[in-house]
Amino acid sequence: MDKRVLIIGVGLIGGSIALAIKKEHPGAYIIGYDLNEENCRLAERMNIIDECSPSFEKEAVKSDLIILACPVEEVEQKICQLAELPLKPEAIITDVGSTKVKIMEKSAVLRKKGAVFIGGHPMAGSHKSGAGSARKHLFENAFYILTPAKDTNEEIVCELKDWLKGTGANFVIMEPEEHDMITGVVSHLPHLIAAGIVSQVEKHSGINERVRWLAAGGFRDITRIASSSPAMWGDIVKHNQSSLLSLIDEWIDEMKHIKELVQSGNKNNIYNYFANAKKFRDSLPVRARGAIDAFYDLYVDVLDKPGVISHVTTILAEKKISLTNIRILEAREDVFGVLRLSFQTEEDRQKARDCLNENDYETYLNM
Ligand SMILES: NC(=O)c1ccc[n+]([C@@H]2O[C@H](COP(=O)([O-])OP(=O)(O)OC[C@H]3O[C@@H](n4cnc5c(N)ncnc54)[C@H](O)[C@@H]3O)[C@@H](O)[C@H]2O)c1
Ligand SMILES: O=C(O)C(=O)C[C@]1(C(=O)O)C=C[C@@H](O)C=C1
Repeated sequence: MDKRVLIIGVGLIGGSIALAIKKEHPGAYIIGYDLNEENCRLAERMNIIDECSPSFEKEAVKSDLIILACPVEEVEQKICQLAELPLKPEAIITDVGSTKVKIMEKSAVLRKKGAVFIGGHPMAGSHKSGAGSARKHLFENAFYILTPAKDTNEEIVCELKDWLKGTGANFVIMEPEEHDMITGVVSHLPHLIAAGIVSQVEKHSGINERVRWLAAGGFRDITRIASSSPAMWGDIVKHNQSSLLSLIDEWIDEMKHIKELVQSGNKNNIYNYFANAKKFRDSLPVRARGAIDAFYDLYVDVLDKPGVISHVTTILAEKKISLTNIRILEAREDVFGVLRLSFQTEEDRQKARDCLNENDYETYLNM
C-alpha cells in the first residue's frame, strides 16, 4: 500500500518539500494541513499536495511520515499535540524549523512515547512565503541539517534521508547546540541586521522623501531578507535568544571597530577592512546553495542600447528557458552594461549560456 505523508504547514518550505518528495516517491499520498485553509487549498490546486485536510489529528494517526513545517513555536505546540495521539509505531516525525535546541528538547515528549522524531532544517529558502512560492528545486545542493537524538537508530535516519532525497540536498548530522550557534551567525543575526538597516532608512525617509528614490541596488541586496515573514522570524528570535544575545554583543563591538576606523580616516586600514571582507566573501562556495547562492545566476555583458533586454529574453523564450529574475547591475556609459539572469536550475543556466554565446553575448558565472 502506498505510504501516507502529512505536512503540517504547507507554505514555502512545506510545499517545496512536498514537491521534492513527489519527485522521488510518486506513489506517496501527500496530505496537507494548514491553519490558513486558503493557502492549503491553493497547494491542492497547484498539485503540491494530493489533498487538503481540515484535521491534522485524523491524518496523523494514519501517516508514515509527518513533517512539521510551521513557525518554530507552532512546531513545539504540534509536537505536544502529536504526543497525545495513537501514531503508527513505525511513523517518522520530522520538522524543518530554523532552530533546533528547543525543538529537540520538546521532542522528548514524543520520544518518551516510543515515537521517532528527527529534527531537520534545510539551509535554503527565500524571503517569500506561502504555497504559491514553493519550488521543487529550492533545496538543490543546499545543506540539509538533521539532528537525530543520540538513541535514534541509524537505519531510521537513512529512511528519512530516502524520503527527502528528491530535495537534492546534502545531509549533515549536527548537535542542536552547534546548529543554533552557526545559524545564529549566518542567518538569524543577519536577518535582524537587515531589519535594522531598513528601520534606519525608514527614519531618514521620514525626514527626506528622496531617500526612498535613491535606495537602489546595494540597499536592496543587503535588505532583501528584511521582506521575510515576520511570524516566522519572531519565533526564531525567541527560540535562539541566548545565541543571539551574545552575537549582538559581538556585533556591537564590530560596529565600534568600524566607527573607530571611520573616525581615524586611515585610508589604508579602511581599505584593508573592505579587502579582508571581500576576500572571505569571495572565497565562499558559489555553486553550493545556502546562505549565498540562492539561485543559478548568469552574468551577461550587454551594450547599453535600447531593445537589448528584450533581445536577450526573446532568445531565452525561443528555447523555452524560464528566468526567475533579471536585473541590470551596471550600466556604464558607452561601454557595457551587465545583466544578471537568475534561473531555477543549473541545467537552465547552462542552456541559457550556450544559446546566448551562440548569439555572440559574453557570459560569466561569477562577477
Ligand atoms: N523561509 C525560509 O527561508 C526557511 C528556510 C528553512 C526553514 N524555514 C523554517 O520553515 C518553517 C516554515 O517556514 P516557511 O518559510 O515555509 O513559512 P510560510 O509562512 O511560507 O509557511 C508556514 C505555513 O505554516 C502555517 N501555519 C502556521 N501555524 C500553523 C499551525 N499551528 N498549524 C498548521 N499550519 C500552521 C501558515 O499558515 C503557513 O502557511 C519555519 O519553521 C521556518 O523557520 C524557513
Ligand atoms: O534566502 C533567504 O531568503 C533566507 O533567508 C534563507 C535562510 C537563510 O537565512 O539563509 C533563512 C532561514 C533559514 O532557516 C534558512 C535559510
